Amino acid sequence: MRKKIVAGNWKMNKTLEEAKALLSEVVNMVKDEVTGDVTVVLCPPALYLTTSRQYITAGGRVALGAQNCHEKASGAYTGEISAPMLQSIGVEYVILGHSERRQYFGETNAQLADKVNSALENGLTPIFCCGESRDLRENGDYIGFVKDQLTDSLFHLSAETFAKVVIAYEPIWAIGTGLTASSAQAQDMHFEIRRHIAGQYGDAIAQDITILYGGSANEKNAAELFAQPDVDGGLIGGASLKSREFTNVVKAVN
Ligand SMILES: O=C(CO)COP(=O)(O)O
Repeated sequence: MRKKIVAGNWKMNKTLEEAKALLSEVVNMVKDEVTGDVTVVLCPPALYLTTSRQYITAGGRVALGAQNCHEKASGAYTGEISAPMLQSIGVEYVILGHSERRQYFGETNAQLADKVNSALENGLTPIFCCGESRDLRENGDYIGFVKDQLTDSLFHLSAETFAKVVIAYEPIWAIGTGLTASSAQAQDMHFEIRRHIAGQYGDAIAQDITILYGGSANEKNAAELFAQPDVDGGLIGGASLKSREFTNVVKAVN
C-alpha cells in the first residue's frame, strides 16, 4: 500500500518560541481535523528537534523529520549531525538532497548515496529530493537528469531497502517562486519517476513507493496536485510555516 505523506520543511526559519507555537498548533489541528490516512512529517531546524519531540506522540499520525544528516556516523566533522544522533532523539525521517543543499553546500549524487545509506542503516526514512532547474526544463533533457539523480544516489540499494525510501520531486524553478508545476507537469514527472523505478526494481515496488511533490504547493493548489494518480502527498516549504494553511494542505490529501 502506497503511503500518503505531507511533510513540512521549515528550512532556516522560526525562533524557539515561534517553533514551539507552530508545533503545538499543527499537532492540535491535525489531531482535531485530519481524518484521512495521511502521515504528517514536521521537519524543523535541527536545533529544535529535541524540543519538538515533546510535542509529538510516538506512533501517532505526526512524525519528526530532520532536514539533513552527515554521511558518517561520528567523527571530526565540526558542525555536523549524524543519522545515529537523529535516531537517538526519536527522529524518524530525514530530508536528503534538497536542491538548496545541492546548490549552496555542493552536495553531489555520490555523497547523497552515502547519506542515504547512513540514514537507512540507522532506521531513518530518507525523503530523497530530486528535480531539475528552469534552464534544464526549458532547454534540456530534464527527465533524464532526474532519472540520473535517482540512479546515482539510490539504485545501489537492494530492493528491500529501496522500498523504505520516500521520493520528493521538487522542480527547482517552482521552489519558493510561487510558480507551481501544473498538476499535469507534476503527474508527468511522477509517472516517469515511477517508470524508472519499475525498470530497476519491478512494478510492485514502483507502485508502492511514495512520491511527494514540492514547489510552491499551498492550500489553494494542493487538492488538485494530490488528486493526480502518481502524486502521493507533498513536501511543503513556505506554506508549512503557517499552522492553518499547513493543516489545510494536509487535509487536501484524499
Ligand atoms: O523546497 C520546498 C520544500 O522542501 C518547497 O518550498 P516552497 O513550498 O516554499 O516552494
